[in-house]
Amino acid sequence: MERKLVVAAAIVDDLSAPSVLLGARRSRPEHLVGMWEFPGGKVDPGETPEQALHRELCEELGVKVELGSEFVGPDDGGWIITDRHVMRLWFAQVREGAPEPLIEHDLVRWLAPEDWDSVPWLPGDVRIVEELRLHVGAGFRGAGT
Ligand SMILES: Nc1nc2c([nH]c(=O)n2[C@H]2C[C@H](O)[C@@H](COP(=O)(O)OP(=O)(O)OP(=O)(O)O)O2)c(=O)[nH]1
Repeated sequence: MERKLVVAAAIVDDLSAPSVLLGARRSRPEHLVGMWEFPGGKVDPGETPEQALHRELCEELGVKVELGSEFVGPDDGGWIITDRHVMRLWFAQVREGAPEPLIEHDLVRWLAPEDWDSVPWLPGDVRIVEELRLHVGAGFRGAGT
């Protein structure tokens, strides 16, 4: 079975010198409640992945973002996150608005690398967070384009 494409953002404070990452805590559906993730969602028919990501971030957090580079994964460039979904992830920086939990989340928080282990990530995101950690130097490297 073909996995559905999910697009999501590793939103950082500054694409050229990232120091914190925006985590978002799910408030629905029930089996995801309380787990942390990268905000985003499924690509609708007729949308490019980037269009879908801008739409989702606007709907979910009320922000406009600038996309940085893609954080390319090992599964054909994406990250298999569940039996039914594969995710592509982009770095992003907020350009308009302040992120707020509007529809899918009940909490968003800027997380420094030392905080990343203190929140329960969705199971599929755990290895992505670990890979992101390898990119942490003075900031994360490679977020900008
Ligand atoms: N957005 C997002 N979804 C993730 C992540 N990790 C992970 O396993 N998932 C899973 C949760 C869901 O089963 C699926 C994405 O579905 P979603 O509910 O966010 O997508 P959506 O907003 O378009 O959903 P829908 O209500 O329109 O069906 O991928 C992640 O970091 N971000």
